[in-house]
Amino acid sequence: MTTHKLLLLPGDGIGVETMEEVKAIVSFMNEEGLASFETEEGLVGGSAYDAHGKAISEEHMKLATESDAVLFGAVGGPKWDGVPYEVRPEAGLLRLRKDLALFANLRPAICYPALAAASSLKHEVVEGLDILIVRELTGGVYFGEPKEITDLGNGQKRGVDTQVYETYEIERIGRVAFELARTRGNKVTSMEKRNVMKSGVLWNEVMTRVGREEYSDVKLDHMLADSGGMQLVRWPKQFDVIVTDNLFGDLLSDIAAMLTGSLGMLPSASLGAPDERSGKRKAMYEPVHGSAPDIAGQGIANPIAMIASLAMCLRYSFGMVELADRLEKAISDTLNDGLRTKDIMSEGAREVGTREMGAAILAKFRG
Ligand SMILES: NC(=O)c1ccc[n+]([C@@H]2O[C@H](COP(=O)([O-])OP(=O)(O)OC[C@H]3O[C@@H](n4cnc5c(N)ncnc54)[C@H](O)[C@@H]3O)[C@@H](O)[C@H]2O)c1
Ligand SMILES: CC(C)[C@H](C(=O)O)[C@@H](O)C(=O)O
Ligand SMILES: [Mg+2]
Repeated sequence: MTTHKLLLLPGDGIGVETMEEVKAIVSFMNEEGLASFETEEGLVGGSAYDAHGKAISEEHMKLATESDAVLFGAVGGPKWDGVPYEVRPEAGLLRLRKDLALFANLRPAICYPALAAASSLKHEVVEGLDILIVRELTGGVYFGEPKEITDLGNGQKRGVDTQVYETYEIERIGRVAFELARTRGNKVTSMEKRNVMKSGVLWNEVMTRVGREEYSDVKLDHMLADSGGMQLVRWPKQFDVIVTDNLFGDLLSDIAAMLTGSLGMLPSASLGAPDERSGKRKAMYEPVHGSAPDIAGQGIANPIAMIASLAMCLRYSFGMVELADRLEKAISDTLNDGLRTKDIMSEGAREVGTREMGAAILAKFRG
């Protein structure tokens, strides 16, 4: 059996609490001989800043580069509000994404049947919901230059962020979206703001060409990202795969999370391009949510997004499809049993904490 190197970066706040549940599942897979993982743990975010004044150390960047996959918890929190921008906790996450060239961020929004039944949204809106947001992750306004605050000398300052996309960046994220659509509902909706942004005009033009020339079997629609957000809330089932830029993808995925019940339900996979020789991709798996300072330390965070991110890791990095299916089914079965963390609690269900939810999922996974 091949041994895979996993780097665990719990980070801050509930990242630490939810990663504990993932560690238990990884240990179980090792002990049972279901898989062979060699794990190392590192610091990122505020905890790394506290330890050595940087949001991620060179040593941990090296470990991330050398590992087969990274599991990332969450970073940030008010404790680090005053730290310089360059070393703020979020800088560690952005550096990992950029330096590992993880340009494709897959954010599936799936409404589990047990949560659909109890949703405060109309049942027909969320029942059976299964959409995938493909977010470009290494370009756009997150990384474009210039990015600065300049003093204008008259008591005024100017804050500048720059949205930049080049053809190749749009082509490669487009291809990821089209390929994935072929395995699902065969439909891609591309979202930008070509009515305001030049990068949106280019995005639309390139997506249209890639669709026409390489994926004429896949249906392609275009939507302006603002009305796309509205449509996502109004009737999300019209979508199969949504492909969009870094910033719109960030916003749209938090919106989509609430269709599934909670931000605590949404996992993600951040993937690089396959290596030309080995075919292996660099990859990091991270819940969509943050460090949730408002509930950190209370043992009540929902670990499902983190555990489902491990399932994505098994599926996308290691081709362990059966184990990934089994873990996702364990999540679904646990919800069917009526267990709920506070964020997804509803009448008649049993409220549990992070540990109990993690343990229940592991018990189902054990079988
Ligand atoms: N990937 C990441 O590391 C990441 C992602 C988003 C935000 N952040 C950072 O996290 C910090 C807090 O940001 P925020 O409050 O805007 O967003 P957040 O995602 O941390 O929390 C938003 C809300 O959702 C709830 N929530 C989130 N995850 C949950 C879970 N697993 N279980 C139960 N409830 C959950 C929180 O309690 C909060 O009310 C900021 O510093 C931000 O930059 C980090
Ligand atoms: C923490 C932050 C840098 C990050 C982002 O904006 O990409 C987060 O919101 C996310 O959704 O992963
Ligand atoms: Mg976000």
